[in-house]
Amino acid sequence: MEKNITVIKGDGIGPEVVNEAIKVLDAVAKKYHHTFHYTDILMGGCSIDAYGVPLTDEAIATAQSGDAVLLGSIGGNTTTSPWYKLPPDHRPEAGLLKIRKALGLFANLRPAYLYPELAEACPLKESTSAKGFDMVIVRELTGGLYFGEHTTKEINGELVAHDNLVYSESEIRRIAKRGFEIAMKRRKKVTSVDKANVLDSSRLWRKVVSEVAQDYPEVEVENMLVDNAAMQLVKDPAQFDVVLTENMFGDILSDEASMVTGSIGMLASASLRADSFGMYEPSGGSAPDIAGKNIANPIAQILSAAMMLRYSFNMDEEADAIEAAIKQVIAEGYRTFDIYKEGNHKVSTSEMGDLIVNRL
Ligand SMILES: NC(=O)C1=CN([C@@H]2O[C@H](COP(=O)(O)OP(=O)(O)OC[C@H]3O[C@@H](n4cnc5c(N)ncnc54)[C@H](O)[C@@H]3O)[C@@H](O)[C@H]2O)C=CC1
Ligand SMILES: CC(C)CC(=O)C(=O)O
Ligand SMILES: [Mg+2]
Repeated sequence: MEKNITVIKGDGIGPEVVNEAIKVLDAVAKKYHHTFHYTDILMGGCSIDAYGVPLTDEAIATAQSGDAVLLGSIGGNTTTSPWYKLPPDHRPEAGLLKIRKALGLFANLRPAYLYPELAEACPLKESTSAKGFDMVIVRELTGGLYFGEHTTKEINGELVAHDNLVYSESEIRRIAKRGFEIAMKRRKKVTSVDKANVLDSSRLWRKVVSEVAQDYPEVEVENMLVDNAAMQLVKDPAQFDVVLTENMFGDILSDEASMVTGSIGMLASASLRADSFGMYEPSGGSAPDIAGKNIANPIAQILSAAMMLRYSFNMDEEADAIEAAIKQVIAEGYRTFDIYKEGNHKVSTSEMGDLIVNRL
């Protein structure tokens, strides 16, 4: 098969980990006789530096014309980088939000599972990590607080900031359906996370989710308030199968879920719409604290590339091969610094990529 992949390396560790994912994709293409064409576009801080904006219309058009997007991460140190002196809509993150909206990527899937070999890297107590866990966070990605109106105005002599949280029934319905469909292929349990004891948007969320649930009688549904969900994730992650939630709650809970897998460097993600097009990116950020050192964990990026093969290109065998190679490398004891424990072989970003390629 021949596929056009738009590549956004982004900022910080983005280029380092994306290069490893491309190395793996090239090896897959060779082994399975595919041709992947890569077209680079800029987004985030690097686009600000080159064009003065975090994402150009040309870059969006390029992404729209390809079969899928492989994204690293964008952004810099939000305290010290000059990018954060710009108006909010000119900062790196505005580019990311813009491309998600422009491409209509409303469903963000973030699978979090514990490799048995990484139980030691899991910060939970042994009796909890020994049970293992395997969940997928299904996060609404193009609505909610991140896409509402944001203003800061002076009122009565002081600054007052305002962020608007809006959800429509149709936005909730389409992500809920996606969550239930995913649950049907897994352990048939949906935990819908909201803050319905306080927020109107959450009360609407709960109402629509319960309506959608009627069409999936085999799926067990539970509603959980987000504060409790944050606690349950570290108390007993094995209880979760599909965690269905809105944009900001999903953003926060997925970082929390990533840490119980051992590291944010392990958590892949797929941002999808109704057709096969998708954007594939690690769940973490650009990690400016470790950028340029060739030490970042590339596994989340490589697993994201595997998700691209599975969801956008229908290449299940190839995706399985990448996931199996990663499992093997972990089983053999190779670790980047973030998941390293005494007795493992510590490897760099590029060494980890090579090890995975060699086991394909
Ligand atoms: N999708 C994206 O492009 C995202 C971008 N960001 C941006 O990233 C920048 C940094 O944000 P932070 O809050 O520091 O979050 P971050 O996720 O970049 O880093 C948090 C911590 O995790 C570590 N980490 C992240 N990825 C890693 C990897 N692959 N291997 C090993 N360690 C890893 C970092 O070194 C850091 O200590 C900000 O500008 C933020 O806006 C944040 C989240 C997502
Ligand atoms: C700009 C942020 C919403 C990115 C982020 O933290 C994420 O998608 O996980
Ligand atoms: Mg996040």
